[in-house]
Amino acid sequence: MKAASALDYREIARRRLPKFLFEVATATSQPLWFQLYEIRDRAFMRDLLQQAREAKCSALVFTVDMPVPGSRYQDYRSGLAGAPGVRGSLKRTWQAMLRPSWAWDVGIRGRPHSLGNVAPVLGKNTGLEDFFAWMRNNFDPTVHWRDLELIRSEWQGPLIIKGILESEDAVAAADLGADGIVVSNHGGRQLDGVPSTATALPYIADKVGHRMTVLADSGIRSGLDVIRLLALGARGVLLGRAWVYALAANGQAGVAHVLKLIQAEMQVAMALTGVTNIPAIDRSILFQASTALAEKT
Ligand SMILES: Cc1cc2nc3c(=O)[nH]c(=O)nc-3n(C[C@H](O)[C@H](O)[C@H](O)COP(=O)(O)O)c2cc1C
Repeated sequence: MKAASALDYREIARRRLPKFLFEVATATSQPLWFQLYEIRDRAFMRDLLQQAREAKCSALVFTVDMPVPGSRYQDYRSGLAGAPGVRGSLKRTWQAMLRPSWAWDVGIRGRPHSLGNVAPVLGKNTGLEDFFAWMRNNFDPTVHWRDLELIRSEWQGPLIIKGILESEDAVAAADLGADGIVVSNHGGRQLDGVPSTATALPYIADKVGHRMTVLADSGIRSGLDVIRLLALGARGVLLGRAWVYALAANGQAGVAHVLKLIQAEMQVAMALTGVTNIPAIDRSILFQASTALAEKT
């Protein structure tokens, strides 16, 4: 297994990142957010922040819940990881052959292939295990508030800290001068047994909702899920796999379709809970449901 060094990382950034950033920046008229993890090589992190500034990214999302990758057995079962080399390649090729429209849309016409910007640098047969090894070598597992202070001082634009599940951490993020947080358990991909976002969110929103923008993600699959998290105190939500599944199933049209579905489901949920605009969504709509049930029984 080839482990990537910090030098590989710089090489990735030099060769690939500006191109990807430029492509995305020119393809969208929407605000562009730049996501960063804690990386051991601080000079490299500064380079990335500089590139984000040059691409006119409007906000920095600094993710704190992946100092090390979680134990992702599903990735092994699915064949995404665990069988490197010829066996793994054959398995993945076979899976792609069974899904011809995905193979054409994403595998051939789409990008990034395999592990995107990482794969060309690490070598052709890059599997998830190489990627995890690369993360272990380059991600800094000692994420600490003083590192976030450094980030805050280096990035003058809006700073959003992603991966908060405890109200104490949310308060520390507000004290640090972060503009927002994402209450998230990384889609349940990091540590089994952590609370759901819906469980953690109300406590966090009560503590810091008046000081910063509280966003939330993880497990949102429908418009009703969006409404639930807004009611529990999120100002907005982020979708992870919902749109990725749609992309894999039917490309751009699939993503547009899933967003329309979510919008329609939100409208239904709002109509049925008696709210006519997003700011009016609060916990009372959840209480109405439970009160109505309680009255009936
Ligand atoms: C394949 C995959 C890759 C991800 N990569 C990142 C990442 O690079 N940075 C990050 O902050 N979160 C990453 N996440 C987590 C998402 O940003 C998000 O928190 C999570 O997917 C939300 O849960 P959901 O997928 O159930 O909506 C990733 C999630 C998935 C499924």
